[in-house]
Formats: sequence, C-alpha cells, structure tokens
Amino acid sequence: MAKTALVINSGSSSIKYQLVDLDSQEGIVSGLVEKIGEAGDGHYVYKYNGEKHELEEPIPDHETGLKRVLGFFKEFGPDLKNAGIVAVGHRVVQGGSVFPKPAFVNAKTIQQVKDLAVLAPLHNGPEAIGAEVMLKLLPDVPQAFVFDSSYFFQLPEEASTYALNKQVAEEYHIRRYGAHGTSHEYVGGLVPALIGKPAEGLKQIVLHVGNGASASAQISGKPIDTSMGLTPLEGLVMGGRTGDIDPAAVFHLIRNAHMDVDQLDELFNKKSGLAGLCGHSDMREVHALVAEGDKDAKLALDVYVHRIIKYIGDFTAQMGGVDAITFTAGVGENDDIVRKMVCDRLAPFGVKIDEEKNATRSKDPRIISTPDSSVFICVIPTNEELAIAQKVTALAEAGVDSYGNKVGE
Ligand SMILES: Nc1ncnc2c1ncn2[C@@H]1O[C@H](COP(=O)(O)OP(=O)(O)O)[C@@H](O)[C@H]1O
Ligand SMILES: CC(=O)OP(=O)(O)O
Ligand SMILES: [Mg+2]
Repeated sequence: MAKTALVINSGSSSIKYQLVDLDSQEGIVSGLVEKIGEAGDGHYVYKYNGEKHELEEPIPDHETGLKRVLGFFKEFGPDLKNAGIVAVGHRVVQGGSVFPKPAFVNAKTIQQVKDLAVLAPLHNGPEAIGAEVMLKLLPDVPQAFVFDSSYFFQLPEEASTYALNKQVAEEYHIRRYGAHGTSHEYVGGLVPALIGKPAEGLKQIVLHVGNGASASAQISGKPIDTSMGLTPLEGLVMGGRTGDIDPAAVFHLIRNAHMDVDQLDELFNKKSGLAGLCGHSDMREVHALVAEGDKDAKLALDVYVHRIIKYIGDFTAQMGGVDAITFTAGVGENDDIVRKMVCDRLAPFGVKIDEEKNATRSKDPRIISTPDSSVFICVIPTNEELAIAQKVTALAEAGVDSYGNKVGE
C-alpha cells in the first residue's frame, strides 16, 4: 500500500476530504459533503476506485457529515486502518496569534482551537470536533492542525493593524488574522510556473471566491494584504456573510432594532451576503434567478462584483501594479460569468480575456487572458487538501512541532 495522508477540510457549509497518495499527490479517495446545516437535503459525494457514490439527505451539522463519510470508507473501502495513512491533517480556519505554524492534535491543542472559535464562529468548533472524532478512530497515527491564518501571520504590520484603540486591541487580541491562507499560498505558488515568470518580484492577486470568499495581494510569494480580518467576516461579499460593512450598523441595530449579540452574529454571518440580498447563497441559484429577470438577484450579483473590483484596485495600488490575477474556489473555478464581469470592469486598464478559454471547463490550471492583455488572468483549482497533506506529512516526519509538542503525545 502506498503511503497516504488523510485530510479533513471543514468549510462553513461543507467538508472536503481526501486520502492523498503521497507519491503521486493524487487523491485515492476524494469527496465532498455540501449544504451542511441548510434547510432541505445536503449532498454527499464519495469517489474511490473510479466509482462515484452520492447520497442526498439532511445534514444538520459537520459531525453528522463526517461520521457519514467514515461510514462510506467502511462500506466502499478502503479500510482506514489499512490504508497506509502516515498522517491525518485537519484544516482549521483560525489560529490567531497562538498558531503561526501547524500543530500536532492533542487534548491541549484541541482545546486551544475551540477557544479560538470566538474568532471564527462558523469554522473552529466543527474543525475541533472533527479532530476529536478522528483521534478516537486513529489514535496511533500522527494528526495535525493546519491553520488558514498561518500564511497571513507574516502580513506587514500596517496591513494587520486596525486603527482601533491600541490598549483595547492588545487586551482583546484584535488584529487582522486573515483566512484561506493555505489556499492563497498554494494557488499563488503555482502562478509563476503557469505564466512562465520568476516568483521573485511577481506581484499578484489571488481571488479565493467560494461560499466564503477572500482576496490576497502577494509580492514574491509573501502576503502584502488580504481581505479577511479578525474573523472571516470582513472583506468580499460571501454566500451568507456581509463582508465589509460600516461597524456603526451594529450600534444602530442594537439601539433601534434591539438586537442582541447572537442575533447580530447570525444576521451578519449567515443571513446576509448573497442570501440576504436575494434569498440564495449559492451563486448557481443567483444566476438562475438573474436569468429569470429577478431584480434582487441582479443587484446581489452586481454588489458581489463591485466589491471584488474594489479590492483589486486597492491591492494593485498598494503593490504598485499587478502581474497576475488568479481566480480559485467554487465560484472562481467554475463561474465564467463572474470572471467575465470582473475582467470587463478591468478592460480600461488593458485586461483582456479570451472568451472561449473563459467559458471552457477544465480542472487544469490555465491562463484565460489574451496574449496582449496587460495582466495575466488565470484560473487555478485550489487544492487545500494536498497542501495540508504535504504540511502534516513534513511535521510527522520531523516528529516535533513549533510549540514543542511531540508526535504521539
Ligand atoms: N458551477 C458553478 N457556478 C457558479 N458557482 C458555483 C459553481 N459551483 C460552485 N459554485 C459556488 O461555489 C460555492 C462553494 O464554493 P467552495 O469553495 O466549495 O465553498 P466553501 O469551501 O466555502 O464551502 C457554492 O456555494 C457556489 O456558490
Ligand atoms: C474562512 C472561510 O470562509 O472558509 P470557507 O470558505 O471554507 O467557509
Ligand atoms: Mg473553502
């Protein structure tokens, strides 16, 4: 049996998982749990040995989804106890200032991940529970957390600091941590080879737009800025999240709508964004409504694109130019309409896309701009699972993490 790593990637509304063959870097098993916590049926996909198994049923929470996936491993194989697993990786969105690097999973780090859930309310809780479930199932295999925020730990201070009262910010650890960092680093890392330019000096923007969405600015592979902040609420418009909004809206709603903190949290994190503007968080459904002439859906789409343009302008100015803009994640990889809307708005700056290339579906990294475009426009499927598999395998081999935790402790 080949050496493998099992990776669990819990998103706000989904779990992606892969059993990665460490030699070929391919997913031997791969799959998806979608629409977790939504009214109606959720959706499972389990791919192994050239076969695809699917199931539709309500999925109330991430734990239910993960346990069902473990049931698929039992039913369809391979047996996880004999699958050559040398490491298990768990994606965690928020590592705060506590985790600038990956960490082994143990009782202490699980508790630390749970404590950080205040800074990623939709993510850290389910991610910690996922680690508990897997630790029980595979107690003898090294397991590690890989944090979305780690890549952005190197942000310049001017980008990570809010202009909030210094004492309050320090006491309550309020700064910009960013998220989706594993994806931004991975995707940004593939761009130089794709466009045939050296990584050194390359100025690029990565747009990770899925259900959660964020943008990063990178020079020579190092992050200069990102759109997510203290939590994954800041920045771009998302499936259910507002993205940027004047924080005074909170004072206004407390004073005038008498909302409490939990109601506000739910309003901003789940009932806003595309869902709040037109009733649907999934971009495919937004497009279907736009095609029927729905005005709310059209406005939702326009607000979504407007915000992306705002960040492209911001980041380009900060970097003093941009060489490449790359689309990734659920919307970025699949949605030629959003890509075209964004690129058309950049036409005055010499950005040109090849419409046929843009409309072509592919799982391969590709350039969709024309040769005479002023900026390379790329589409690169993210693979957070592969990036996490590589990081946890390296950690398992090293035997000790950056915090002195040893494998097996
Ligand atoms: N073919 C498609 N066209 C447009 N949008 C799509 C398509 N496929 C997926 N999406 C969008 O991608 C989102 C999921 O993105 P993903 O990156 O998997 O999300 P997350 O990791 O945040 O759960 C869906 O909610 C939907 O909006
Ligand atoms: C940070 C975040 O929003 O993650 P996801 O897109 O996977 O929900
Ligand atoms: Mg995601």
